[in-house]
Amino acid sequence: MKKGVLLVNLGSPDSPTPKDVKPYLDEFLMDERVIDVNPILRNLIVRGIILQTRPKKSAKAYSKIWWEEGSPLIILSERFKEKVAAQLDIPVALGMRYGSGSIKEGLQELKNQGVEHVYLVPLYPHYAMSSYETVVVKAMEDKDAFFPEMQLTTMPAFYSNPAYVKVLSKSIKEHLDTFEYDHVLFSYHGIPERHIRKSDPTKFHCKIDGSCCKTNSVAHHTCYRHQCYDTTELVIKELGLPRDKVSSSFQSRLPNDPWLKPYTDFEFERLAKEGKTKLAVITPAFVSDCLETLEEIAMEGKEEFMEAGGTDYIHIPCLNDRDDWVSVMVSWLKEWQETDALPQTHIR
Ligand SMILES: C=CC1=C(C)c2cc3[nH]c(cc4nc(cc5[nH]c(cc1n2)c(C)c5CCC(=O)O)C(CCC(=O)O)=C4C)c(C)c3C=C
Ligand SMILES: [Fe+2]
Ligand SMILES: [Fe+2]
Repeated sequence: MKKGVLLVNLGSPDSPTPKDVKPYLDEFLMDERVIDVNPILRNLIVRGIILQTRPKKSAKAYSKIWWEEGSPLIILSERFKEKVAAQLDIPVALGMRYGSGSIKEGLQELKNQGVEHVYLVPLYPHYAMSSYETVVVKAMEDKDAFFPEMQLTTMPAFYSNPAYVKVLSKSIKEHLDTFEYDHVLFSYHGIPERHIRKSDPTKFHCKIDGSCCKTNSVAHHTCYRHQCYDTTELVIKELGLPRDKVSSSFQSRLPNDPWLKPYTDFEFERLAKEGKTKLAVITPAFVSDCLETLEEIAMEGKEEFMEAGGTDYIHIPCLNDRDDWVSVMVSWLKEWQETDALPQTHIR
């Protein structure tokens, strides 16, 4: 069977204008794995409330980070794909979960090149129903509906893979070597606490306070919180960082629900008030820089931290199209191409 690769990222609006942001947010937030309430209530919350005001606000934020070539997330994903494809002798395509350049188009591109067996790579290090899972489900739905003869294999979440941890650590070290820090904050994208309970196959393991994470459990395969803390822990070990100078937090949330804590914006204030005035922030839930890193962390976050009393602040970029990250991805893809093997994960 001829093999090929489909890399999938989240997607962006076509332009930073309310006209283009609205349909993008509509598709994103109407996803039952993102706003996970019954369809009538989802319609009311998303179309009746959020989309009445958010597109204008989001468009303003997008316009602050937009590049001449387009959305940073899209451009960086395309650059990554080009570099990966140049080192492989099987077809590689890119798809977005929401907005233009869809998963279906990516599958079609591979089909046109004769691909029969697709390796699906959700470009998220951690498993969450609103990120990794929705990509896998959508790819399976599109495959079944439009390309039923294709075979699909999915790459597991790679948050604890040794090669990934090494390259992430190296990228962090390069910045910490030139920045005298009091503290390093690992800020992950937030999710509602309810999503953790829903993704727990045992229905009783996850306690959302970390007390569960020391007991080995099948729940850790799908526990976003557990996996985020694992990434932080593995980087601490790899770099030998002082434990009292590192912590994890969760950014971006919508009102009304409890989301994973501690919240990043509250941490900015707490750390500054504690006299930790030199802060480095790393955002490992994203492999490509995007609105959430470039605007929320690099711009807004800096402002909030400085206003709270901080003096020095850096955002360490995502892995983007770094050559060492490309090499890691290529090594995983070659291994699958040659032996069908998937990258190692260490579930603890
Ligand atoms: C219920 C709402 C949301 C959940 C759950 C959620 C999870 C989640 N998101 C990402 C990655 C990204 N999210 C991005 C933007 C973004 N996210 C939400 C809402 C939820 N995300 C919204 C409304 C937006 C749009 C921006 C805004 O209006 O504020 C982005 C950036 C996209 C870009 O174009 O740059 C990314 C990437 C993950 C990994 C995740 C769960 C772990
Ligand atoms: Fe998000
Ligand atoms: Fe846990």
